[in-house]
Amino acid sequence: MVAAVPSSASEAARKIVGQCDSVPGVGPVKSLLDQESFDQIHLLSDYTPAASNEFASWLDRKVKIHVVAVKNPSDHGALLDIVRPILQGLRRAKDDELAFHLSPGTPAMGAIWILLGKSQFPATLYQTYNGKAWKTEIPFDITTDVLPDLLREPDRYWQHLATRTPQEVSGFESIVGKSEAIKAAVGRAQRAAIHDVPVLILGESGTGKEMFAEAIHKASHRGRQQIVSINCAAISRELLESELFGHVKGAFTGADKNRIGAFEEADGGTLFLDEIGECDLAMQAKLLRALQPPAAEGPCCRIFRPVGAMQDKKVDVRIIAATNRDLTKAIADGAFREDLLYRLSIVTLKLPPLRQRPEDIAQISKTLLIDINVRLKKQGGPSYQDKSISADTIQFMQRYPWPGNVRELSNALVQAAMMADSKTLKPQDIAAAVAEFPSAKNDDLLSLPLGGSFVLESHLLNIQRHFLRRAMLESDGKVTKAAKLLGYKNYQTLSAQLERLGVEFEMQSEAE
Ligand SMILES: Nc1ncnc2c1ncn2[C@@H]1O[C@H](COP(=O)(O)OP(=O)(O)OP(=O)(O)O)[C@@H](O)[C@H]1O
Repeated sequence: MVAAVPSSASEAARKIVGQCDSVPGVGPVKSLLDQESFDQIHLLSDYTPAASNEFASWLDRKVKIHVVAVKNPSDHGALLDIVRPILQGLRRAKDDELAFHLSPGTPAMGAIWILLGKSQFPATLYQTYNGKAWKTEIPFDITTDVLPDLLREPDRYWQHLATRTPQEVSGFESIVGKSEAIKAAVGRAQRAAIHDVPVLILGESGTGKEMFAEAIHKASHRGRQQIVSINCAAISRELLESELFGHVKGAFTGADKNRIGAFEEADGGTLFLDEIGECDLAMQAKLLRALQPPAAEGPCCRIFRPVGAMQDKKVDVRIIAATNRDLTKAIADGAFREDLLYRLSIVTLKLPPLRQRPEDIAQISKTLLIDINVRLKKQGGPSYQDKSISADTIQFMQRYPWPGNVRELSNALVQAAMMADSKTLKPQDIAAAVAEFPSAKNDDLLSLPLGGSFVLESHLLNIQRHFLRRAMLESDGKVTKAAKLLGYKNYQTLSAQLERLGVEFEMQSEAE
């Protein structure tokens, strides 16, 4: 239990308690202890240690009372900092219920108890008056009644956050970019970070979903605990259940000892479920069970059963999930459960593809190149010359659509830095690098295995797309020149093909 002693200064504990009640008597804390019993009590006090201890021993000698020193009992932030670790410790150590006493202490203390008791640390709330104590009901649920609306509605605070670059936001420093789109994403992510609710990150491959998940974790109050990542697509269906929930010895062939899973490993911290859209329906049902906290528990209470175990386990884990799949379509196709999406997406964050924020390309490329130079120098020794990027190369890169987003940009820079002859990377170095990616290699294109998902017509369309992109790159975005390179009679034929095949490319004026 966490209780608060009155904050007004006084010399004698007994006198203070008497003063604080509405009628002379034993005071709110003692009133409660006379009627209810608790395993342990945490008593917040701004008295001197001697006065606090005297007060504690007068209250009750049978129960363990921890006196917690508070400097300013009206400072909401300081109070939160003090009580959160205590509550986390209590909850981890025991399954018992928490209780908060609302009557003693300052209005700030009362506000903190109600907020925490109704969200992260579900608790029984007590009040006392005229020497009587009772459990008080406050019929609202912050996580389901208030939070979703609060997070959906843009407010002034959010708009303020959305004006800052990632470098200015604590926890998000490793994310590079200064476009409006990235600032808005960081603002929203930071806002999500401070609430202890599930976040679903959507975005094409390579847009930085994992980076954002890590930043949200770092910026949250769980930041000092672990973030555990599981890629749901990379692990076989059979193993995923055991990876997530653990297993007991003998649960299946090869299970020669008990093993804890990612949920348990992430206890107190965050579990990042990457590529959640790839989980099969059986696994989704199991996840759904773990993601439904019982009504009396906080939003991060997870109950699950390790494979082969006879009993459930309970942990405190925040979930961040990510996918590049269109989950609405997957639901319509019967491949994804709507109730699971609802659980995962209390907050959703959609990351913009790189082609929608070309203004970030210069900063991202320069930052990536610093690391690439260090890495290649280590590998290649003194013979490697540090590379830089010229302004016309940046302009060229801003016109390329980067279907693989920042990951493709990073791969292209590594390849260009390794292969380029001069110290400054030229447009043709980047063009050669992107044209050389494995999917574009002639050998791969011609030796693709037949059968399975192979359809000749769609394969030929991909080959066409590849050559259209290459021509646009080699002609610097000029359609007439690109049309000539492809053997088309005029640029209109090329424009029509680009549109038909959905190849996005920023065209340049022919005069340049
Ligand atoms: N804004 C950014 N600033 C710096 N690096 C970035 C940024 N966005 C992505 N990256 C880099 O791009 C690569 C891909 O990022 P990440 O793995 O987070 O993407 P993802 O969306 O999770 O990809 P996937 O869907 O394929 O798993 C990483 O190396 C990451 O460091």
